[in-house]
Amino acid sequence: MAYVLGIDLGTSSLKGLLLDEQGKTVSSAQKEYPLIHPKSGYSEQDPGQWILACEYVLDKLKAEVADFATQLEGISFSGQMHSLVVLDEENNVLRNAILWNDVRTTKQCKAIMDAFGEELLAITKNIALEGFTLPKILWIQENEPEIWDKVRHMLLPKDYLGYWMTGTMHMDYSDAAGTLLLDAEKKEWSKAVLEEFRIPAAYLPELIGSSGMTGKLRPELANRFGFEKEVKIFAGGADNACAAIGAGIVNAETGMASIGTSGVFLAFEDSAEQDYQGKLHLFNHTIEGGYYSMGVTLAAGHSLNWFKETFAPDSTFEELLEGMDAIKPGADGLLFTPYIVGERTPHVDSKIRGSFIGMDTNHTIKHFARAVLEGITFSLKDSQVLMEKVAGKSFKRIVSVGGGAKNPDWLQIQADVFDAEITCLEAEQGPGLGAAMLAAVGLGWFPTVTACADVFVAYKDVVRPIPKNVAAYKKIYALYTQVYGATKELCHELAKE
Ligand SMILES: Nc1ncnc2c1ncn2[C@@H]1O[C@H](COP(=O)(O)OP(=O)(O)O)[C@@H](O)[C@H]1O
Ligand SMILES: O=C(CO)[C@@H](O)[C@H](O)COP(=O)(O)O
Repeated sequence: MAYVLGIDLGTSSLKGLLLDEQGKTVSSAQKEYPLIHPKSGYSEQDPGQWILACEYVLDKLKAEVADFATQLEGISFSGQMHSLVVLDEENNVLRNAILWNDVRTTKQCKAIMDAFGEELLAITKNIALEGFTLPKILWIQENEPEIWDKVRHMLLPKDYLGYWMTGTMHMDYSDAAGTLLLDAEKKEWSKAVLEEFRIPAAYLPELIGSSGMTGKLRPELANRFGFEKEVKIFAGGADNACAAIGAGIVNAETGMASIGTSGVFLAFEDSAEQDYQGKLHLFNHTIEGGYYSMGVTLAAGHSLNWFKETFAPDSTFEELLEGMDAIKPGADGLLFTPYIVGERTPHVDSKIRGSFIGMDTNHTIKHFARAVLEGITFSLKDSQVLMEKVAGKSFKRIVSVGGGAKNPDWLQIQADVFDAEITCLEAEQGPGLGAAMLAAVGLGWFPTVTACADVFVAYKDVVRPIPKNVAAYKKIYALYTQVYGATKELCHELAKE
């Protein structure tokens, strides 16, 4: 039986998901790596760590699956979006990658919008936000001119891994869309944007479809891992686009809630015509001609991680979240906003910070944990509401993916807050599954991503909304939406201290 490998280069770890031709999981492996925060609001990673993690995952799969080295035919990627990797003329990494959740570029975003805002929105379908790649490029131009002078190539994380595997540099349209350098409808690097911001087109890689082949595994690596057949490498896609195909979101009827380090509420779009005026992101999909819209909570799983590491460092997630169902919706009057690293949707604000509102002497750590789960979910609800209001969408069913889908009580909270049926994937890893699907399509196992989804995507457990909880959350969500306005000035003042 032939295999495909989907590699998800996430923010907290690199995960490999090995599937057979029927889309059945053969094995999986994972390796964590650290985030580097040199200053408040800065978030970086060493690209060398991604390579080490990938080597670890390949070694582990080889050790665990007897015919891995003889049966693997193709590899593709799902990658954290927007994060900038810069290389010199010898293709060496010049500095740590500046990540999607780094918010140092508020000044550059303002300058971009003042000079070029409307045209940028018309060309790229998005406005300048701190997380996107273009402001990071401008930040390097302004603050590290000695680095900028040496830059000759710019890649996104999964494309750097692809370069390591093949020796060729490519970027697929779904990830290119998150750079703010792509003309979304023409599917080419925008000359107007590049000229406006003095970015040489030669620094950018060749654009390619997500299931396009970028090369073969380099002979040194094939020998190192003992692969006997030629292993073909396919471009892959942005992690949220991959999660969407892995979740079977290949048409407009179903939404996706992804809770990884970030949180994403996502919907399929047939065209780039839906005008969200930059309030939501609109990106090219991994499916030929398709698009998707989404809103992003910067610290979704990251908020829960922070809470666990700070207040219950010796507990596992399972221990911390045990007994959540014993606490009523609303955590007995405790509200949490997950703005601990600033926010993106619906409040573009790098200086806002999180809060717990309504602390009471009777609250225990379990109330706080429930409030964190609820606050993260409310924040994703904000994007759902935008899609419903602006585009008239209505979601009866939502596929929940990412680490947040592991906890049954959180799935019930999602069903009740979104007021929709929640379902999860058999495969657990949405982005890795999507990446493996792109390799399967690239290898010609299926004619289209949709045909592959019919075979590879399987769901488990439907969680239905409970009417009395839905009613309770309607009231609490209305209060939640007021916390941003009520705490904004305070947070901005505190940020000056
Ligand atoms: N058992 C669990 N229950 C609830 N949440 C979990 C659990 N395990 C992990 N998580 C959450 O999932 C997040 C990681 O999700 P993942 O999809 O792996 O992220 P990424 O792709 O960003 O690396 C963690 O930050 C954590 O908050
Ligand atoms: O910035 C975005 C999307 O615009 C993030 O969703 C990143 O793509 C990182 O994803 P995770 O590692 O949290 O899955």
